[in-house]
Amino acid sequence: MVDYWRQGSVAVIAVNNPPVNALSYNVRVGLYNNLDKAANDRDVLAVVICGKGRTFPVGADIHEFGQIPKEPWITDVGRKIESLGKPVIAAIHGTGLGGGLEIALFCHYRIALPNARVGLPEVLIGLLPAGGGAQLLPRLAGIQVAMEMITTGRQLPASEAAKYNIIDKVVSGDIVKEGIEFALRVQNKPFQDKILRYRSPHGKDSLQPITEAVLRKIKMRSRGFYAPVWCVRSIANSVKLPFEEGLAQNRIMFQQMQLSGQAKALQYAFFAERSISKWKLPCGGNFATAVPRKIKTISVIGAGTMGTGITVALLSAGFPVLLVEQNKRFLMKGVQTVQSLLEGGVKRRKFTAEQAKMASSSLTTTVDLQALNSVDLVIEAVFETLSLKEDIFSKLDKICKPEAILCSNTSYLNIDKIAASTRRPDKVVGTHFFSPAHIMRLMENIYGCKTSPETVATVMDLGKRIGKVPVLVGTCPGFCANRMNRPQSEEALFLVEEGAQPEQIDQVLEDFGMPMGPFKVRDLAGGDIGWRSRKDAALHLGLTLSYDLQFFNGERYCSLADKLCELGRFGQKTGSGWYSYDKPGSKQLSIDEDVTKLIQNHRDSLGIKPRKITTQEIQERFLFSGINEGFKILEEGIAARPEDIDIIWLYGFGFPRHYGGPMFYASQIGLKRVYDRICHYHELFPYSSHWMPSKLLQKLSIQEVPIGQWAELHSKL
Ligand SMILES: CCC/C=C/C(=O)SCCNC(=O)CCNC(=O)[C@H](O)C(C)(C)COP(=O)([O-])OP(=O)([O-])OC[C@H]1O[C@@H](n2cnc3c(N)ncnc32)[C@H](O)[C@@H]1OP(=O)([O-])[O-]
Repeated sequence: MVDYWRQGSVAVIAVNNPPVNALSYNVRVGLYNNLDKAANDRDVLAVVICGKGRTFPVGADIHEFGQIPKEPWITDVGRKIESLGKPVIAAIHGTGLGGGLEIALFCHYRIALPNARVGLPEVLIGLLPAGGGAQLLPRLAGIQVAMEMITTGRQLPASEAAKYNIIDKVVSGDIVKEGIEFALRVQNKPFQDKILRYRSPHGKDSLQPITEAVLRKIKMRSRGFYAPVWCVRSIANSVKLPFEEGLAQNRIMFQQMQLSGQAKALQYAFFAERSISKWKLPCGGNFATAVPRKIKTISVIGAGTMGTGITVALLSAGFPVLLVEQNKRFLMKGVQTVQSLLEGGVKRRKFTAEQAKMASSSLTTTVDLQALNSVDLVIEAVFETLSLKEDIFSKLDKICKPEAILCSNTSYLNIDKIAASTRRPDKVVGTHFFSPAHIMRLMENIYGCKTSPETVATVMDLGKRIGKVPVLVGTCPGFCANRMNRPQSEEALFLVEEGAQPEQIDQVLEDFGMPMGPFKVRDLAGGDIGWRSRKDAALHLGLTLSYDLQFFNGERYCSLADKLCELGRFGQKTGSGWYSYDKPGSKQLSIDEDVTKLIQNHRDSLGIKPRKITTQEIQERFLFSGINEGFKILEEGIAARPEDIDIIWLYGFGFPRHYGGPMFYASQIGLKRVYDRICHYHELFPYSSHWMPSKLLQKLSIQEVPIGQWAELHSKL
């Protein structure tokens, strides 16, 4: 796991633990013993530490967390380096992260390739840099830089790291060769002043104002995530305590954090995010055997909000796009939107003006579907009307080349029905983007019963290539994301009907960690879209929406959202919705007395006496109604694993990452408790079928098994 060789007077110690050279127990032993070997070899005058393969060590082995840590620890390897009596050079390529960077900081010198990156990302997995990072970095780069790097986990490119003295020299070429050359130059020079523990932290007199400013920033963005605060404390220890005592204190804090639910959730999310690319279809096809088709040209049908966002996502990843609309006026409007989104990307420094120009020049347009006869893949993003989509897909089937893949950006409709309108159901797939599609990273890909593994592999690969997080699910109304969100939106309305205020519900859920409460989300998305589909659904059933309606199609119904829409209050875009806004399009909101009155009148008209609704009830009814649906999604095999559901929620709805996602959150609360509360609400609200408890949840509530085994259990149901 650790290779050792000598080249003249230089010993090279190369960590060889693919794929990312994590510092597992055997690696630490290897490093420690090989440092001893170099120390005892009189002919060795300098040592280079590097990584084999794609990277320098990226940190501790996260799989080992939770076990009792065996010595030598990273700090023991560090002490060995410091006391070696010979200069030690860290030669960094790829990413030098966490414990990897900590070992480099114990070294006397650090060199790196220009495309290398360094960072202390422990905070992102709920921890602090206890392997010396929080003590050493302030002594090298100063308190201010250490605070920024350690509390955000940001990775610095080599050039920026060199600006802060973290890297002594940026070199090009072969990193080991460069390391040896560097070692030969410093081997006979004094290096005691390079041992960071003997330095005092830069900017230590400004510790208090820096700390206060950082804590203010953390408070604004952390929403209940406490690892950044502990990171601040660990850096303060570098000023307040002698070096070894600071190390010991930070290690104690690290051990406490490791046991916390937040660290477990973040580490779960880390691996969950990596597991989603390992998809499997019920028919047997999977990520390992299916080969994606090569996609060079893509067409997007529909130049509305979704179509233009998807176009920008594709263009900015370097794909040429042929944008299609039904008439020139809509097309022109769409092109203007694409241009302004690209300009917005330049302003937000997502890409340079030059890149935006390149992207813009890769856009072509047409109002003629026939022009799609040579594209490799089509993404349809028109209105959510099944008949319209069926019509477009049957035309596409005739026009497009036989091997072209046809995708629908539907957020709700049955993929099998859309596929049935073509003679190539194996090449039809859902690619559900989230709004704004050029920013939101989730891409919910939906397979139908005939979608081929090759088609799935192609859209999963496309998602990655355009920087999205693609998650595969099966087809059902609303798929995974919207199906789980629906009961939550309904519960939010029912809670208002029963006595809560919209701003109270928003506040409770924002305090929980959601980026926005459900009523702010409704105002942002625009109430008219849901209103239209509710009216369509009613029409379809031969019913009409009426305002004293308390049941619709056998289910409890709340007409408050319809009443707002009837008044033209569609949300931000009309300047009023559940809140009122400074002006149409503004985000500046205030509570509106008219809405308060409307709610009161609504309750009066139905004879509902408002009651006090607690924070606990709001949290439970919002979160547990979605979680129950999540278990049904698992039970039906729509999602293969809880990890898929959780990643959808982390990236599609901004569910707080330090809870891991709704399914992991449920596992931490305890499934028995979640099940019991769902049964309680089912008893209270028998006319809301979303409270009917999931069978899988019931089973798991009796024999609690770890989340990693839920999928296995559901297959035996
Ligand atoms: C007192 C102790 C103090 C020290 C604390 C620490 O150091 S805390 C640690 C601080 N360090 C971090 O938090 C670094 C976390 N890692 C990363 O940020 C990224 O993985 C990356 C930038 C290193 C590579 O990105 P990329 O897109 O090129 O590749 P990828 O992301 O797909 O990963 C490839 C494979 O490697 C796996 N794997 C990765 N890291 C670890 C690990 N540490 N451990 C184990 N495994 C790890 C990953 O699961 C995947 O496995 P799979 O699915 O193929 O079986």
